[in-house]
Amino acid sequence: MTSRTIVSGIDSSTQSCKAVTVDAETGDILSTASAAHPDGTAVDPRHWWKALQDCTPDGFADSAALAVSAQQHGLVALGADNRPVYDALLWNDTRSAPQAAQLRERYGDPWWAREIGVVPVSSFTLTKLAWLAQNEPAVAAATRTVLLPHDWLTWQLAGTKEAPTTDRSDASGTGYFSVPQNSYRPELIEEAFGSVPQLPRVLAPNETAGRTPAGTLLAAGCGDNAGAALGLGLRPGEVVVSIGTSGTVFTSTPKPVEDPSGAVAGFADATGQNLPLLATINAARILASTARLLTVDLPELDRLASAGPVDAAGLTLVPYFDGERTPNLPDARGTLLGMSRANLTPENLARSAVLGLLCSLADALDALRAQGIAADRVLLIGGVAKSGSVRAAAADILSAEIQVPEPAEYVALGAARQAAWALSGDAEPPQWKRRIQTSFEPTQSGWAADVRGRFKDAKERLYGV
Ligand SMILES: Nc1ncnc2c1ncn2[C@@H]1O[C@H](COP(=O)(O)OP(=O)(O)O)[C@@H](O)[C@H]1O
Ligand SMILES: O=C(CO)[C@@H](O)[C@H](O)COP(=O)(O)O
Repeated sequence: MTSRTIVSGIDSSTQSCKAVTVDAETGDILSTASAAHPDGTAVDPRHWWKALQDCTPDGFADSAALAVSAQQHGLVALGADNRPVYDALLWNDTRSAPQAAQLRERYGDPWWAREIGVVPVSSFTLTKLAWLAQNEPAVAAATRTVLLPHDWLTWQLAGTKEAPTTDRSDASGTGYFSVPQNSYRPELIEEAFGSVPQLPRVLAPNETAGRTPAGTLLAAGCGDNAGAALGLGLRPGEVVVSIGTSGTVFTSTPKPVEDPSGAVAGFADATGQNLPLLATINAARILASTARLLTVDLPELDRLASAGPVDAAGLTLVPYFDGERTPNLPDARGTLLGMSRANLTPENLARSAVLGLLCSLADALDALRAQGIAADRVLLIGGVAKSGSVRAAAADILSAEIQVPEPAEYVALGAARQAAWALSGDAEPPQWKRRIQTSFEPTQSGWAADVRGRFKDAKERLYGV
């Protein structure tokens, strides 16, 4: 029997690190492991490195190649000794909202959308650099290198001997990389941070980033949503709704998307194309927080959410618990409306959390549709895609056919696919089969329109959006 080639993929996301080993020829997942990350919106990157090592104890001994995909935007600031000088401010940290507003005011949203591809919000790395310079000047002065989470982990895996690298998909989420021009814009860093630290070289999609000390080839790596697109083999025009720590709605387009409203981020993908994307700060944790309030576990929350009226009897949750990015309301908090003695039941509360989550994502999907993306069919992934109540309600609330791929760590699988691509030296990544587990069609009943109408009215009344 000819020995198969094994590749590894890492997803270092907000809440945990996931690692998969994969058959490089077929894309079959051979093993999956995970290790938790600390909670918080500012985290010492060394926790990510420990979690990665904890879920790969064999040190990739059997893998011919590996790649790291990770949460986007996080600011990893390194000193002259190449050690972190500050906890990494993550994508869901909103303290740099004032700096984002200053940067938008400085150039105007249409300029950002046209020249850079994204309009600054607190998630993006550039706004975090501006916050650091204004609020921690000594730390800013000690900063010599700025990396993203996937860059820093790839560099640790390479033994930090060679210069650090990144890829176009993750660079596109910084706010200082121009997607239309495919290059850094260092003058924006100079203006926001006061100096231009070392930045990682941007590798081509199938370029290698080096080798581990044991000789395993390292691919470029990518941002986590680009990793998911690679893992799914996303085709142009197909739309993904990913419900994990963040909620994301994205598609693949040949040309960059320019949205001066700032709602759609004109990111790049990990294949040389583009990945227009909207992200919400509040997603899986809406359900986890509601489960905690009801003192039940997630399976019981799922059961409760399916046991009562489909419309939660009018109970409406606007779930902006941690501030929100889509819409850009960094200081918002959650609000529950429509409570009565009759409808305030565990079933309706659980249902209102599911509906609030989906309505928030439906608003994002409508903003993507406004860019000319049809989005009649949606691929539903992420940890919450395992929820039966979310799956059953999604088709009506999102007004789309829902296809649920077989549950897998698609971000890590995408990283493994990139590793196999770099290993092959081919022009295109290997063709791995996508397996759909189930699908759901909209029921054409009117309940979802009423629920979305109540959600829109609540947002308008509470936040004027
Ligand atoms: N059956 C379920 N119902 C609701 N939420 C779930 C379920 N299974 C997992 N989750 C949630 O999915 C989240 C993890 O999803 P994942 O996509 O791995 O997140 P990340 O964005 O960190 O990669 C966890 O926060 C967990 O609460
Ligand atoms: O900010 C974004 C995308 O712009 C988020 O998607 C982060 O990349 C976090 O990803 P997860 O931890 O939810 O996978």
